[in-house]
Amino acid sequence: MTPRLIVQDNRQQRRAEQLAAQYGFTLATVLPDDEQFYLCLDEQGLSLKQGNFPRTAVQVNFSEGAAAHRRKFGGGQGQDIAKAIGISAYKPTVVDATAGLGRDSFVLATLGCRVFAQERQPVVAALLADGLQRAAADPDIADIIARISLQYGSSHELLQPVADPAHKPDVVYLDPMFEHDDKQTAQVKKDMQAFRAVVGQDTDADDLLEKALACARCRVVVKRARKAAPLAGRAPSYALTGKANRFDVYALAKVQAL
Ligand SMILES: C[S@@+](CC[C@H](N)C(=O)[O-])C[C@H]1O[C@@H](n2cnc3c(N)ncnc32)[C@H](O)[C@@H]1O
Repeated sequence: MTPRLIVQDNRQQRRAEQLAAQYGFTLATVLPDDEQFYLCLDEQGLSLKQGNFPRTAVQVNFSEGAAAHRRKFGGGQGQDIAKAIGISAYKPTVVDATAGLGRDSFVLATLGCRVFAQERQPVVAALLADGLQRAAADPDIADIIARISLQYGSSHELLQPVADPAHKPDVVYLDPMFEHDDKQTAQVKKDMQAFRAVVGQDTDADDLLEKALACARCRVVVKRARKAAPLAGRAPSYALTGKANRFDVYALAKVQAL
């Protein structure tokens, strides 16, 4: 189910039409009271809202909140994700093949990586594109955002094996939606519930591992829930386990310049 896009302000009409054409949204000016999820475009940007919870909104914002806090206090190259990707003085190029709302892409770009962020879900891709566009106008982070390129489409198609190592990304990073039980769902904040309801589960994620391994030059990194089985049942070279997550590293070559 793709939520409809509501435009309450005529000045946003043109941009809304562009989004509708690019991502296949249906435009609406009024929604029935029982509409469960909808997209809203206003002067603050694009957000996903949940009908029953008017104050609940999912929006990509790299300038404030959690993203800004992590940029300033996140621990730099000491973070598990940085170690898993292999960031050092050499900043690897990364294909983030399950970009979502771009939080991990932003962390990696903050640490100096060039990131190609791939997202197939139209609502998520549109939210991310909108967040990147607004962030590019923020002088504090414009240089970070310039390192992120969004590719709208499925990484099943976008990840193509390349023979020439000079044209391979150093790292392919995967963070598919994993199964969530009821207990976990009750704890997830309302805004993330909206995200999960729209995206669902990535039941085809196992197939991505083989494609990622055929594409990367140095390593593939998979983010998993702490106790989840490895993707495709394939044991990694090693894992970095944190409080909530685990990074499974499939090493192919040392992460360094060619
Ligand atoms: C758990 S979220 C990723 C969160 C992300 N790492 C972040 O930091 O915001 C998984 C995302 O991957 C996307 N996805 C899953 N399989 C994909 C594929 N084959 N191609 C592109 N996107 C995919 C889903 O639509 C979803 O938005």
